[in-house]
Amino acid sequence: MDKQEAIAKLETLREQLNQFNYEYHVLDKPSVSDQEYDMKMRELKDIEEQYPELITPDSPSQRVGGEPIDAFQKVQHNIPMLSLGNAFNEEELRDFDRRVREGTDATNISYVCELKIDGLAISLRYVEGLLERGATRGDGKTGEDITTNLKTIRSIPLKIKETQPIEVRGEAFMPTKSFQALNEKREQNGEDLFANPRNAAAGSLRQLDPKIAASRNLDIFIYSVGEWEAGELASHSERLAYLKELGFKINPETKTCKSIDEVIEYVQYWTEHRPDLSYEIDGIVIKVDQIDIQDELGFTAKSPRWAIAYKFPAEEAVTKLTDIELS
Ligand SMILES: NC(=O)c1cnc(OC2CCCC2)nc1N
Repeated sequence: MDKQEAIAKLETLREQLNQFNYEYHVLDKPSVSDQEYDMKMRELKDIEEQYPELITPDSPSQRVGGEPIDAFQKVQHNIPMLSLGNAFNEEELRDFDRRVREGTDATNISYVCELKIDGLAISLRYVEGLLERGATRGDGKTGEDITTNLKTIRSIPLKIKETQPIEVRGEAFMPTKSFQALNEKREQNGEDLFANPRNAAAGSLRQLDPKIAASRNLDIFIYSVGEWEAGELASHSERLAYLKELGFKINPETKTCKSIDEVIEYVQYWTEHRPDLSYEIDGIVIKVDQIDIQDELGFTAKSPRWAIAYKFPAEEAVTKLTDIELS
């Protein structure tokens, strides 16, 4: 194959493979068999081997990087990644709603409810549509550049159609079944076990060798926008819809509620149905939907006034207590 043919063929293969990857890992609706995917990937890698100068950063062959790095670089978050205030019961949720209403003259206030994924907060920055940097939250202002490891998460697009610089944020996590399988294998190998999926995900993303991270079956749900010059969408729910359109994985249980009563119904539902999920959550995040009201409410020193995390009772503590009582 001559170089011109290789350029055209690679472009087609990249688009096809990235689409197949999106269908499988984001939509959970593959349109081709694993064999067909593997065949096309082999075809792409063979051409890239013949013409390495034709390899692009968004090529699916670039997901699992080359050699391990020797350390993670520190990165600054231009917009701090904030923590959330907590509510532990219905009354504290109603107090939150009251504080929101006292903080604005607006009367039409809706809330977006999101499952609080129990993983680690991540920032992804795209420049001219290409994934340029992935970082941990760190202390909210300074995180670590773990781009090579985050590229191994198949539900993270390597290229998006938004050409303006945009930073998105989400929670990287390890599905429960992957966590159980990983600990089973570690037990067989006489290695220390991870205490929970959050630690397993954090430990996997702290590996200097991207091949290890790639083997850990990590996933991510995107839940907000950080830096985005072009961002003028008026509500959080519209922003999530746009992120979904860009190809990001948005949690399907996310729901816009018209009142705090509806929020409480959502909280009660997921308190009961939490065990049905294929990943761990430690609560529900509730955010004012209207961006102008978010801006009016602003932030405390470390948290937004327009969001709160309802936390489930810590079950492991309860389990231990029960064990003691029963023994
Ligand atoms: N763990 C989660 O699932 C989660 C964490 N954080 C946020 O929101 C940030 C951005 C605005 C305030 C905190 N949303 C979430 N769903």
